[in-house]
Amino acid sequence: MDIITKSSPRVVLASGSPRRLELMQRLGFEPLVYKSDIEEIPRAGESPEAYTLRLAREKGEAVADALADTPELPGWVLSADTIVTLDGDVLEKPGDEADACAMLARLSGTRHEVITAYCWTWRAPGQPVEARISKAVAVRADVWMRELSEENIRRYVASGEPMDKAGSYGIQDLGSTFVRRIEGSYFCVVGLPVCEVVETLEELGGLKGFPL
Ligand SMILES: Cc1cn([C@H]2C[C@H](O)[C@@H](COP(=O)(O)OP(=O)(O)OP(=O)(O)O)O2)c(=O)[nH]c1=O
Repeated sequence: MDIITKSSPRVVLASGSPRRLELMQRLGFEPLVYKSDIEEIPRAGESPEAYTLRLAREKGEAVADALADTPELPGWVLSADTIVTLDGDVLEKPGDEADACAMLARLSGTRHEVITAYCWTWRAPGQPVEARISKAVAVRADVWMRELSEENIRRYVASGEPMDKAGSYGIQDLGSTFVRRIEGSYFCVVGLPVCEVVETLEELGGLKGFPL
């Protein structure tokens, strides 16, 4: 059932992340969800921030292009990408449990950085791809993680929680017991910095008609 009426503005969420959907729903948006299948591979010499910005943009543009000229658009497409960085290395979602254990052992007792880039994309029906509008923004937060024992890591990985999360932890659930302090946006760490996301939509003139 399509719960969005023809007269209401639409947001398409180009993300398979249940956290991002829940955050948008909590704000009163009722996004249509389409997951992109963009490959997440850093390019040689690409900074962590440039990498997240590129992925956020590519995810949104892929979905906007796929939906162009379908009844799902026009509408603003929101996409995002979250990474953890430590000593210049990018930590993404773990490949398997051993990878998750290794990431958590590395993050134990550190101050590290989380970067979430998001992108708003607009593609009007019948318009060529060059007429597409997109704006990508990166938001950063520092996270201080307490020292983790091997037992902490083993039990946490056995819970399954780390497996779909950048850096192998989720600050919003069991992983909260590992985080002593953060500086910056909490929602950047969770994967969608809602203050900036809504601010950008407002700047783009796309907020009219939404509940905010
Ligand atoms: C650090 C951290 C990450 N995460 C999540 C947010 C993202 O969903 C995920 C990082 O992976 P992403 O590649 O950013 O997103 P995704 O694969 O979940 O979804 P999509 O690419 O379709 O948009 O890690 C948390 O939920 N909590 C945390 O504390």
